[in-house]
Amino acid sequence: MSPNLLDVENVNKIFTRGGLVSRRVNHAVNDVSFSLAADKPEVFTIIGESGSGKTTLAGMILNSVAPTSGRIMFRGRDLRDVRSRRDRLAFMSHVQAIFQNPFDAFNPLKRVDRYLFSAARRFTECRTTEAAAERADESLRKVGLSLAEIRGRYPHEMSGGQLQRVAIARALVSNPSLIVADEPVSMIDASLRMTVINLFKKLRDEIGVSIIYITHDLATAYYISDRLIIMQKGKVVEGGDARTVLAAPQHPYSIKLRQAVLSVDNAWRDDPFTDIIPAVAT
Ligand SMILES: Nc1ncnc2c1ncn2[C@@H]1O[C@H](COP(=O)(O)OP(=O)(O)OP(=O)(O)O)[C@@H](O)[C@H]1O
Repeated sequence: MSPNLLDVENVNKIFTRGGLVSRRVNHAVNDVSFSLAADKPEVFTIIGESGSGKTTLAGMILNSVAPTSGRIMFRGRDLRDVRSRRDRLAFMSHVQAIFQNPFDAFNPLKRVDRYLFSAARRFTECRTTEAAAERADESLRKVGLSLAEIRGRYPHEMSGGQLQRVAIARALVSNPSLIVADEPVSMIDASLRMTVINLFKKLRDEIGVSIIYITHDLATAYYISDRLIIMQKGKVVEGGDARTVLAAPQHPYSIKLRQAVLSVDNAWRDDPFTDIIPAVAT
């Protein structure tokens, strides 16, 4: 049997601060487990309030934070074994990250097309400027842009939504099988949010990339997710198929989250999504 795309197995992260006398222990991620299948691209959402451990968990999946215990396997390989520069580069080409604020991800003095060219040189066989440009254009077209549109432009000459799409295009240059997107729309104008959210669905359906979508926003979470886990104080309090969880939330925190969505639209008919979608789009 071929391995899963990702296995997160009983993962813990404990941060300790202070000395012997004033030692403070923070169990940021507490025994979290889930898997993503290799043959079924999906949007898997990690949702929870601020401080619930989402970003720490993302860091462990991206292999930039070491778990205190438990293990994370990517295509059957323990991330602890991904150490050499070559292995790390190969891992990064398969697993890409999108962060919250696109303006932080780009140097204001550097043209945005440069980022795509360097990703093409770093992660692909493209060695000439022409080949890198072709690859950049190909990726930009997947997010509804083109190289001609962005060539020579600096970050401040673009909207947050456009820039986040460029960040996604850059992530796509290496043909990744997994994208970890940490609050990718929270800094974007509400009117442009849905463009980026819908883009994730399109990438899942058309190029077969799985997305781990990290958010505290229930409305976009339920709109976009196939499956989700709800985190509170480092623990998964509920998880499963997104519609099932929303239809019959069990944990008090999940019920609170559902009420938050309902209060936006104050309606609950046959399909919860018919109510959520307009709320998200505004
Ligand atoms: N490097 C660190 N050192 C010490 N404590 C940390 C570190 N990183 C995170 N924490 C703590 O771990 C807990 C979880 O933080 P984390 O950033 O993972 O939560 P989050 O759900 O992503 O929150 P937010 O939505 O605000 O980003 C918090 O209590 C945080 O203060």
